[in-house]
Amino acid sequence: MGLLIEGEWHDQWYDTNKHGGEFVRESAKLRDWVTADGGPGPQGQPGLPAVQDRYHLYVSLACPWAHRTLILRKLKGLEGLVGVSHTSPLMLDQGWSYHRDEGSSGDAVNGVEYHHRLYTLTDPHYTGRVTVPALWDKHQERLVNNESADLVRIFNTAFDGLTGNHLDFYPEPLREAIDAVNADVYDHINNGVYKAGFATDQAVYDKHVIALFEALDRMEARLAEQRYLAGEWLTEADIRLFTTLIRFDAVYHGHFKCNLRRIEDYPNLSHYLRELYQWPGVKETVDFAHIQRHYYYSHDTINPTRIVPRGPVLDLDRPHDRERLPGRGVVTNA
Ligand SMILES: N[C@@H](CCC(=O)N[C@@H](CS)C(=O)NCC(=O)O)C(=O)O
Repeated sequence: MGLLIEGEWHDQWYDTNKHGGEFVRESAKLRDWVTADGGPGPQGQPGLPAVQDRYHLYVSLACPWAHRTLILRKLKGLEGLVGVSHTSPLMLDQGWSYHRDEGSSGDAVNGVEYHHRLYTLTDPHYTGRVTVPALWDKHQERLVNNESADLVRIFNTAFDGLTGNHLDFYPEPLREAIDAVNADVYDHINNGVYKAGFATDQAVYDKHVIALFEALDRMEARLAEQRYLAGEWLTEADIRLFTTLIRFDAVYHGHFKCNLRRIEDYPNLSHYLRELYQWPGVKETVDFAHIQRHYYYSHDTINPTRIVPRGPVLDLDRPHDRERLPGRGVVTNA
């Protein structure tokens, strides 16, 4: 675990002392956009054209942020257009690696050994954290975006002309509702598990673990009334919550001490989790071996013995009851 400073790799853990025991996530820095015609992104970001086999996605199968992008890639039919390489689950003193003998696919495009090399190929003086997911442009030979929230939106629309897949996970009429629930889920759940798990101060941990379960309780109540987070349609808001829920009982409950309750203890969240897991294409993106090995082995400040637990035994294929609420699938823009 480390970061780049002026293009040099420094092996250091998150500095929670600077923030009174708090883990503070750094914002992603590479934010170019891909659009159908290469025009600018939705906030005027520099745009690059959506072209077959030009972009390559670098992920970890363990990472919840990368997982969002893998699900969109799958559900938007981009597997033949955007290649993917995955890291080893172990994130050690050189950060993420592409060592095949440790479970990586290897880097199919650049053949690098360590993920941080992709960042210094992009900018020899790069300063910042070296994260997955990240999208590589084979034409310009650089990373163009390393923010999963952006990549989800890019995959949602940019390649539609090439794939003919017009499923819309961020439909215009639902954007306000999606943005509002995303903000709550991001702060208190997606990032909330990390804020609790990486805290190095009891009061900081207490604060974040309580806020996390209050947010889960809010989602539980919402899902009692409606099938999906934004109503009757499945949207990116659901994908973004799913990647944290699927890791929860297996990792966050034990390793990050998010243990007031399990997802299994929530009637609505647990059935909702199973519906999404069983959604065609989704379970193929879930790799529990990578998930458990990554967290328990890589975070040796939290788990110094690096013992990876055998449980819990989860049966996510058993039936769910979500048909009791009206659901309309995913919006399609014809
Ligand atoms: N904002 C980023 C965060 C991605 C992120 O933090 N990924 C983790 C893996 S789950 C990572 O690569 N961490 C390495 C580090 O922070 O040094 C996104 O959503 O894309």
